[in-house]
Amino acid sequence: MILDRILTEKKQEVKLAKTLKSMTEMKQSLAALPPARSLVKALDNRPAIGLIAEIKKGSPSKGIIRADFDPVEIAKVYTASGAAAISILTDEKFFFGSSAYLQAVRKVTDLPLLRKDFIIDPWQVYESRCLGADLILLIAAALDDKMLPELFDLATELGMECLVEIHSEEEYERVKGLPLHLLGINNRDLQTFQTDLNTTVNLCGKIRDSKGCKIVSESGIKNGNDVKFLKSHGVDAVLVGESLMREKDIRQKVLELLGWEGVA
Ligand SMILES: O=C(O)c1ccccc1NCC(=O)[C@H](O)[C@H](O)COP(=O)(O)O
Repeated sequence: MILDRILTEKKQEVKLAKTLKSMTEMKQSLAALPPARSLVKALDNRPAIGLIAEIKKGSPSKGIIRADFDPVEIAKVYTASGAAAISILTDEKFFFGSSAYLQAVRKVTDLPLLRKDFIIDPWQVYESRCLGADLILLIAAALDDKMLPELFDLATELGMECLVEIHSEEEYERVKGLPLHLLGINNRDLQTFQTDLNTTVNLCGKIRDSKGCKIVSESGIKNGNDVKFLKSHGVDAVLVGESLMREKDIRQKVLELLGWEGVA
């Protein structure tokens, strides 16, 4: 399965990175950082569904998605068009991303920034904060029952929010004991790469009343109708990558997803 391959690589990558930068060094630079921005608050302050717009050059299933790729320019368009937050893929090997993209985008926007990577080690939590991330992704399928709460607590201690991602009811059972504020439901099956928005609908029906956290539907969201459909099932925000990256006019696509076409 692709996730296993990614995690094997990530372990090696983190092992090497730790020899280049110590956790002590990163801890020392934390004091100089401004407070992390809250996506929960950003969503609370919006009348409409929130869009977490992703900066995604490519993926393991699709290869390069956007050849004409300028993360800073894309971030400026997202910021000016009404996105609630920006997600940035920093994994290099499988997603053609870079930590440098996150650092560069941090300089041009005040929107909350989600570091989209495979976070498996406390070292990466410190690194994310130092790079300028406001929140991190924690994938239930990638973490055991000891590491998931450990990383969650550390991120919280550093002032960041966590988007905790699940794909099944079993995974929800594993994460529901955490003080969740953002629960991501990934519509993508990581074995087949197929996306199905009913993954969100089915899980929303089961978990909605048991948690006060924001529900974020992730992956495979193509157009304004998909967003309306998800909103009608109680979703608070959508995370969209590929559909935005394939557009020539990204601003127009943001407006379409938000249902603001013709408004601006
Ligand atoms: O995008 C993939 O193919 C993928 C494969 C394996 C693990 C994760 C993957 N995607 C990461 C994401 O979470 C998506 O980039 C994000 O949800 C946006 O999805 P989309 O709108 O379908 O690009």
